[in-house]
Amino acid sequence: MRACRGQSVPHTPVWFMRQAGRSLPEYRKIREDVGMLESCRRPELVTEITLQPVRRHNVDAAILFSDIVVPLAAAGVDLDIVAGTGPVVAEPIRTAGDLDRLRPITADDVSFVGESVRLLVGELGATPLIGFAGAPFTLASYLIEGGPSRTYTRTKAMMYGDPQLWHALLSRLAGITAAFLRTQIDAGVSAVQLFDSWAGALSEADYREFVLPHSAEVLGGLADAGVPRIHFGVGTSILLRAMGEAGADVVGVDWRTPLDQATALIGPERAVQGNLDPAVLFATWDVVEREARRVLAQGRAAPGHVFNLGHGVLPETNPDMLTRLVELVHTVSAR
Ligand SMILES: O=C(O)CCc1c2[nH]c(c1CC(=O)O)Cc1[nH]c(c(CC(=O)O)c1CCC(=O)O)Cc1[nH]c(c(CC(=O)O)c1CCC(=O)O)Cc1[nH]c(c(CCC(=O)O)c1CC(=O)O)C2
Repeated sequence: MRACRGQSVPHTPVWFMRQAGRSLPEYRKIREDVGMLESCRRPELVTEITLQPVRRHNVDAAILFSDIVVPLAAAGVDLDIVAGTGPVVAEPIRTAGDLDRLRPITADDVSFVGESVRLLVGELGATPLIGFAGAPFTLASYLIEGGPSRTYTRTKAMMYGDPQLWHALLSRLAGITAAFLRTQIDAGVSAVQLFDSWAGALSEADYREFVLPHSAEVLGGLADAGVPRIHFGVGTSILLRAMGEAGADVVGVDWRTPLDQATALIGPERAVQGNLDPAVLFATWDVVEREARRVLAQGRAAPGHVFNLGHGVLPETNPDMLTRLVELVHTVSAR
């Protein structure tokens, strides 16, 4: 967590988005007979799954095994996570009348998450636990499209065509997201990450008008909580300056923008996280080592650097490559 605040560290800390999950045989075994959303609601299972990559890779942080759509289900949305597809929403939100299907959530609605965090904090000892939530735009895109999208045509049709409904929807999502993160913070996570995975679908002007105020509402509302806030998106090269204004302590960068260029856009008050291309882990080790050393060298331009991939671990990744990568980052960055 010191790196998140730009404080000196013995080595660059490293963890991986999606470190728990399909790349691990032990995950696939434990998930054989339980659905994804169900697994997120069982604290014993969440604890075991979250610990698997920490034991195997010796990463410097754990990330809570959950999903960005968990708070939407708690808010009353009829959705499922379909393997090979992703989140699928039975009745997409398209009109003002549909908004009523999205209720505010209380800590009780997601009490299983608080229980998971408390169990994990007990098991993890000195290893910090990172909590997370999806950002309003990314959640809105699933709710409006009804599932994953490449074009976001229905999302943008509402954004341009009915700004009043758009801002009402994102404001409600900001409230749900803030409550979900607050539950995790109150239960003891050491940091939180806000995932705006699909913000890269927007121009900077549209991001600033339609998205930034709502992400800033979430991040600003947690300023008093005393834990570092990480804000991440994909395809965000032209959005980094604006994302840096949303109120996070750290900005997660995808693999397309070198970290020395990214920090120039994000500004000297914030640390950076990332940003090895997850696909590099499918190349030979000499390529992984070369690219990891480049990321570490470029990360030194920022006031603080947390090593990560530029997006989540890909399901077919060889887990041994991740274990070797952690060791390399620790060795190369040792001060
Ligand atoms: O089939 C399974 O076993 C469940 C797959 C799985 C899901 N959430 C999961 C896991 C564990 C894992 O990644 O292996 C578990 C999951 N989802 C997420 C996280 C946080 C993180 O990325 O570290 C985590 C926890 C990872 C960890 O604890 O290490 C967050 C998440 N879910 C989602 C998104 C947005 C997005 O990626 O579309 C995002 C934002 C992160 C990102 O951009 O990668 C939505 C989502 N949830 C899910 C999927 C995969 C559906 C499929 O292709 O089968 C998808 C869509 C997708 O990844 O394309 C389900």
